[in-house]
Amino acid sequence: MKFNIALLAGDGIGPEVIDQAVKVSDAVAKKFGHEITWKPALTGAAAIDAVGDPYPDATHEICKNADAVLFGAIGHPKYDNDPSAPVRPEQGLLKMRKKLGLFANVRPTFTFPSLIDKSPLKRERIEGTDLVFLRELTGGIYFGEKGRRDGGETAFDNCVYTRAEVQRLAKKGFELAMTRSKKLCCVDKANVMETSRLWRETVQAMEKDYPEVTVSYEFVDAVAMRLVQWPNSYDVLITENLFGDILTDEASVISGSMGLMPSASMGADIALFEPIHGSYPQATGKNIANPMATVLSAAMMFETAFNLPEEGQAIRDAVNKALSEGIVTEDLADKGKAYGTKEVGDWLAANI
Ligand SMILES: NC(=O)c1ccc[n+]([C@@H]2O[C@H](COP(=O)([O-])OP(=O)(O)OC[C@H]3O[C@@H](n4cnc5c(N)ncnc54)[C@H](O)[C@@H]3O)[C@@H](O)[C@H]2O)c1
Ligand SMILES: CC(C)[C@H](C(=O)O)[C@@H](O)C(=O)O
Ligand SMILES: [Mg+2]
Repeated sequence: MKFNIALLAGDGIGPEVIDQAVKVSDAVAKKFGHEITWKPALTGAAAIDAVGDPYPDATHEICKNADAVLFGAIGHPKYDNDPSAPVRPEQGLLKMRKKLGLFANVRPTFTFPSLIDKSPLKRERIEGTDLVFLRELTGGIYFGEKGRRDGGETAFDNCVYTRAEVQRLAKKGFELAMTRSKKLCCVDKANVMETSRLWRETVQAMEKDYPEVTVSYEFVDAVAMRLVQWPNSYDVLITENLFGDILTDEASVISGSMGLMPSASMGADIALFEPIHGSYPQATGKNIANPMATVLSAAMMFETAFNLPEEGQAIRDAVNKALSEGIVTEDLADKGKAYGTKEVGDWLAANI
């Protein structure tokens, strides 16, 4: 098969981890007889520097016309440390998600047998964890009206959801639960927030369409606790944008590193694959960032966007082998035994 893939490397460690995912994807394509054409495009601070827009129209055209998008990370300290900057890299990410209609962000959390003892959490608590967050990605507080009043002394961010937005995300959650252990957790803050009450009421009304799925409704603060206490009690979790952002970074501790966490952002027409981590500015250019989150995002791309599970599995097998043989970057390595970003990528490509 032939694929056109939009390649948005972004900022910081983005280009370094993307290079490894490209190498590994090319090795998979070679092994299975596919042809990939990569279409690089600007995003983030790199795009602001080049053309003044973190998600330029030219990039959007490339994404819209691609079979899938592979995304690195955006963000730069010069913006993080200047809250008043009018144009910010993160606006590009949000604009891209909105314009491409990427409403469902699938963020799996699983443990790797060889890493169980790397987690600060006890083995018996995390062993067997295999859960998936479905994070709503184009609504909520990220996209509601925001601003200042009282001469700048008061700031506000509105959280807005429509029933239709909740329904389409929840539908994906129910469908995913049906393919797994038929357990769905709706994470909300319905004891306080009106948007959460709409979420709860909407999901409750959908239960009758999925009689085999057992649904639990839990408050986000309690989930934040139980997620590290008994993560293996969860299976599919659906949640709004901001709660999903926070809980999935927390969940990375279960796997062992942020550098391992992939995701798929699904829309009606196109899907984008991105690690959940950011541009990790402290590591930029040092060849120390873990490329596995991006490599595993490429595995999700083969499986989800191209419906090629064997190709995805070939990547997963290489990653598992690297982890068990200690071919890992410093976030997972024993002292003095770290490999570089590029060396891990080379090893994975050679072991496809
Ligand atoms: N999707 C995205 O592009 C995205 C996501 C989160 C943050 N950001 C942006 O990234 C910048 C930095 O934000 P931050 O420091 O809060 O988050 P970050 O995810 O970049 O880094 C947080 C910590 O996670 C660890 N980490 C992240 N990626 C890793 C990797 N590949 N290998 C090993 N360890 C890794 C490091 O310990 C790092 O200090 C900001 O500008 C932020 O806005 C972008
Ligand atoms: C950079 C930021 C806008 C983004 C988010 O909050 O969605 C990031 O944290 C993520 O998880 O992809
Ligand atoms: Mg985040």
